[in-house]
Amino acid sequence: MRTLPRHFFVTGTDTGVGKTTVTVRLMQQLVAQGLTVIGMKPVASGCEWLAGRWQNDDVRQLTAASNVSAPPELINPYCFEPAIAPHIAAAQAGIEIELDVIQTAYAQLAAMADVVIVEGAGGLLVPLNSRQQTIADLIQALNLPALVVVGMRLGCINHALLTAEALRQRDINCCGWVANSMDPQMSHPQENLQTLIAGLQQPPLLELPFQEPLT
Ligand SMILES: Nc1ncnc2c1ncn2[C@@H]1O[C@H](COP(=O)(O)OP(=O)(O)OP(=O)(O)O)[C@@H](O)[C@H]1O
Ligand SMILES: C[C@H](N)[C@H](N)CCCCCC(=O)O
Ligand SMILES: [Mg+2]
Repeated sequence: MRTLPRHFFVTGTDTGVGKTTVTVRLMQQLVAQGLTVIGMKPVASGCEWLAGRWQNDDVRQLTAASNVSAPPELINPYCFEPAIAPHIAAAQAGIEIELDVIQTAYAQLAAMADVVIVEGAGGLLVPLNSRQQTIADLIQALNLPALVVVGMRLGCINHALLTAEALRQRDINCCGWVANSMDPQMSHPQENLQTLIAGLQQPPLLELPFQEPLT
């Protein structure tokens, strides 16, 4: 695998394309290399009340993969119960998501570990608040390069190229992309992969095969 930057942001072509799965996999590899690693999920929607606090499955997975313990409010400053677009969940809860709150939490985490990997919510242009700030604005506020997870399924070429174009327009450095095989029945996977390599102008950092769910 090519070298990754110390800290980076994981975005993707959509919600449910494997951002958490890929982030956990990368965290495990970095931990195995002897680095201290923290996973951050600044904005989570879809939480359950468990053991006296709101808990989100992505936050649980990233926390489990971290080898440095950090306060939950730094790992996940914003958590909303319904599994819906975060700006809608936040408005329902009467909360405005503030990028500077996330910046402050991130800076504290970055001081605690060699590597901090920050997972977005949904894709790059998902809105975060009433001021129309988006995940892309958050990446810029954190001054991080972006890793793009492409969920390999029909439609991903368009989504991947739009994501790459939106990153370029904002001068956000794309530090790589991951081809995540979500659909074992996908037709012409190799042709799709080659189209993505040509369009994104770089081979994937990682090709993650489809993994049968554990029964
Ligand atoms: N390579 C794979 N093989 C099989 N299943 C996968 C693979 N990658 C992801 N999945 C499954 O797809 C689902 C969505 O993956 P994941 O939660 O990582 O997506 P996400 O992009 O983080 O979603 P969100 O936008 O909700 O954060 C999960 O059930 C996960 O286990
Ligand atoms: C609930 C879900 N798993 C994510 N946390 C949020 C996805 C927001 C997607 C918004 C959109 O692009 O329409
Ligand atoms: Mg996720």
